[in-house]
Amino acid sequence: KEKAEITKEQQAFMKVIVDSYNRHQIPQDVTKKLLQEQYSAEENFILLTEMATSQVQVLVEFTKNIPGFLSLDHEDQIALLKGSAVEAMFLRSAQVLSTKMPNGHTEVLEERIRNSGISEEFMTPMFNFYKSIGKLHMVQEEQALLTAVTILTPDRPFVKDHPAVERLQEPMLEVLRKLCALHHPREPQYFARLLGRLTELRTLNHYHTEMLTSWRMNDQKFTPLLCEIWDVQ
Ligand SMILES: Cc1cccc(C)c1Nc1c(-c2c(F)cccc2F)nc2cccc(C)n12
Repeated sequence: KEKAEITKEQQAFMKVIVDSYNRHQIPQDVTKKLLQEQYSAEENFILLTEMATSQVQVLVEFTKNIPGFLSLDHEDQIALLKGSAVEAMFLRSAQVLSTKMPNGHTEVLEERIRNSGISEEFMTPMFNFYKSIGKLHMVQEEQALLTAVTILTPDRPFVKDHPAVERLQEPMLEVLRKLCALHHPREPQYFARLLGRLTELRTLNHYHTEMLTSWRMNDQKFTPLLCEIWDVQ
């Protein structure tokens, strides 16, 4: 019985992460612009770049609030952020597209993404992922913890102290497992399906790198923060 119960300290631990996840939302002015600006591919790309930049800022703030993260080796902190940024952003935008946005916003955002100079070969896997996340109907605690688990993935490139990252990720996975049992009692495999999304996320890293390259080829401009997090010159 005690295996399934979420303990008091797990409740407190989870509250820190969920509050931080909910506190750090995409600024209103960015989402407001989504409805106002016109629909040219150029304008859409500029809006999406602004949105991506604020998503990275939100990601950095959320990551800093993950218990124990700031006590990791500083270079490992950077390696974890750079290694997980795309996956965390796909998760965040999947959640924004499948739940968060007031109605009408979602269709507008989807329309702008579809008409922003991204080639079909990246559009399909991206929207398949958004659909697969939508189908899970994650509660916000699961979204927050899944994002934290993604950031604390020990086997990112250039991470030196793997065990230190594992020690932070393990308690998150344990709480996430209990949450899934609690919120999806009739789906014993729900936790496994959730972790399966992390595998699908890894494939999106590759598509994202290709998207960056094709945008660069069309001389599309990024912001300094996006150049920094993805080592774009
Ligand atoms: C904000 C947004 C939302 C959904 C889809 C897309 C294409 C974007 N925009 C970008 C993303 C990106 C992301 F922010 C979240 C998910 C997947 C992503 F491809 N990455 C980058 C990198 C340089 C420029 C942009 C415009 N960009």
